Amino acid sequence: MEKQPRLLSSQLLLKNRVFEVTLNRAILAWKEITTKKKRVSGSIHNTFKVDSYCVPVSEIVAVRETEVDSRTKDEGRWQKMSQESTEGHSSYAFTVSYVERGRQHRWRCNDVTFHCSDGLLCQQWVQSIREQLSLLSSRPKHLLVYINPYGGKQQGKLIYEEKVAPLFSRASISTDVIVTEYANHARDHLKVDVDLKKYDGVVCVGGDGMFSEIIHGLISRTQADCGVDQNCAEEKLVPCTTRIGIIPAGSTDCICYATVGINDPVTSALHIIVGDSQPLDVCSVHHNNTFLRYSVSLLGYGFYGDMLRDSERKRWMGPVRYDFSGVKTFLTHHYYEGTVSFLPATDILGTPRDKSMCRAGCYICQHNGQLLSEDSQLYKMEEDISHSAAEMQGDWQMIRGKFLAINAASMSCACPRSPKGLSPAAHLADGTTDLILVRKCSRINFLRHLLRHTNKDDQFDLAFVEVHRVRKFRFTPKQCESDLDLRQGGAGGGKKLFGQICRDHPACGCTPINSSWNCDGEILPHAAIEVGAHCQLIRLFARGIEDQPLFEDYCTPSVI
Ligand SMILES: Nc1ncnc2c1ncn2[C@@H]1O[C@H](COP(=O)(O)OP(=O)(O)OP(=O)(O)O)[C@@H](O)[C@H]1O
Ligand SMILES: CCCCCCCCCCCCC/C=C/[C@@H](O)[C@H](CO)NC(C)=O
Ligand SMILES: [Ca+2]
Repeated sequence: MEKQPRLLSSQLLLKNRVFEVTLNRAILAWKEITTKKKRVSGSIHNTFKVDSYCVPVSEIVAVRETEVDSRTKDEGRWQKMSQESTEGHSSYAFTVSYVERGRQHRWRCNDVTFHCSDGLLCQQWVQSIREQLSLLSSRPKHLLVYINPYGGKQQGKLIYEEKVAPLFSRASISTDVIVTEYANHARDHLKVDVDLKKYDGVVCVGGDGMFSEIIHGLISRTQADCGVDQNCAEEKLVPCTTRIGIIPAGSTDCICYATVGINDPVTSALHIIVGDSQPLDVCSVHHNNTFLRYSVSLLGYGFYGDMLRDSERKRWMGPVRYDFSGVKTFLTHHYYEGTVSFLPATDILGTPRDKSMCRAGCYICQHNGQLLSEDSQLYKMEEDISHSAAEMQGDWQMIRGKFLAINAASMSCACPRSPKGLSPAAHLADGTTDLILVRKCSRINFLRHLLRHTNKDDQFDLAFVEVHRVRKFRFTPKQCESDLDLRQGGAGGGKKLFGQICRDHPACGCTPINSSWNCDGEILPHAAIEVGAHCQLIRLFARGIEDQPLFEDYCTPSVI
């Protein structure tokens, strides 16, 4: 690594011990050198013990001058600090707040206070650190915050006020806060009313449903501003530039968990403050060439659709509604007939059966994202192309059958209930979704599959389960299949895939013959859908899940 020139270096006091403190553009470091006498074979030698720590400047939250009292309180008595340690050092100090890593991807804001020999030196330190922080251009300064007061355990407002707002204010981030008054308030506000240029990002305090509102507002707004018709399934969507932060306050909080590694408001607030950026794939869902919804986590038909429909009636229970409805849905053991056709993602790195997972700085996401953006440059040069080259080159595949579950996971969908997720090797930003087909099987076999979401065993290593990494897929319930045969003449055929029968037939999506699609926790009104993955359409204030350091390295500032 290139060595950075020193900007400042001084001897400062920290907890009554003298440290050599240095600052360069990348790192704030402090080390204590203590001399100890040690007897070696009769003679006395000096040995040096070095305690040294460092914090990347990019993980400093703030710096401030600190009021110091030369007397410290100890067991009710005011005691004078020892003459040796305070001499000339007691009155001037500054405090650096920085990110400290804990277990399981948890971040905390920790403080370290350095005492200086004079006021000028103290000011010089504060100013130098602030200058370095001001060079970090990816940090947000002004944020728009939406709070859903009814998500999860209805703690959104409290979580924001007690845990997040104080951190934002310490980091000098100003905010406009809106507590939503009704469902879709945030979505509609973002779609039309907000001057997005005023903000460096939008913060969502709530669960996956609230996050879904935010992305619908932002994506629709961006497409409208750029003249892109969302109803056309073949349109290339324009990426949103406004980053989104998620403060988890919902029931599943799967998007937060799968992009940060933990559902913890303080950790998420710190990722926002340091200005992280994580691109995310988004699937668009259409029915009969009409736009229905976007999805970033799970699109689930059968088990997850039925479970969601049942759980919506139990919202009063809070997050445990999913456990009740999960067991009930498992016991009903409904299967659904239909046809799944899909376009496999053939030209990319990675498969859904990989042992390695998407992690911070993921090479596969970078590589595949790059591949897609190069492809799209090529497509633009050929004027009369209406389908993507991948679709034209690729071979659609078709599977007709009876399914207990059809799940499309655009990310791992890891959450506290399933820490490795529905598709553990899925990528956040590779432009694909993992299509998981669980065919009709016995209850006990389905239970084996479900339980493998919660333990180390491979949920795909079962005869009745298959998984495909795809760019697009379509599902046609059995009632609409005659329509499919009539129009299609093949799996990848006609554009009017879900025609007359589907639109007008009351059986489609309306009777218990069909399940419903669970789209990131919202029920879709149609069973017949067409889905396409859009690579890196949005960005979060996150960095993906970091690789866990060894236990000894847990205490940041890191010990050098
Ligand atoms: N003020 C409000 N009143 C009623 N509903 C709201 C309000 N604000 C937002 N909503 C809706 O509440 C629904 C659920 O919110 P949210 O996603 O925050 O919590 P959750 O469903 O408990 O969590 P998860 O989605 O993680 O399972 C969302 O679909 C959102 O549209
Ligand atoms: C009978 C035993 C059942 C055990 C089931 C364990 C598996 C749980 C896995 C949950 C994965 C949830 C994926 C995330 C989906 C979210 O989009 C959505 C909205 O928050 N949440 C749900 C629960 O649908
Ligand atoms: Ca993906």
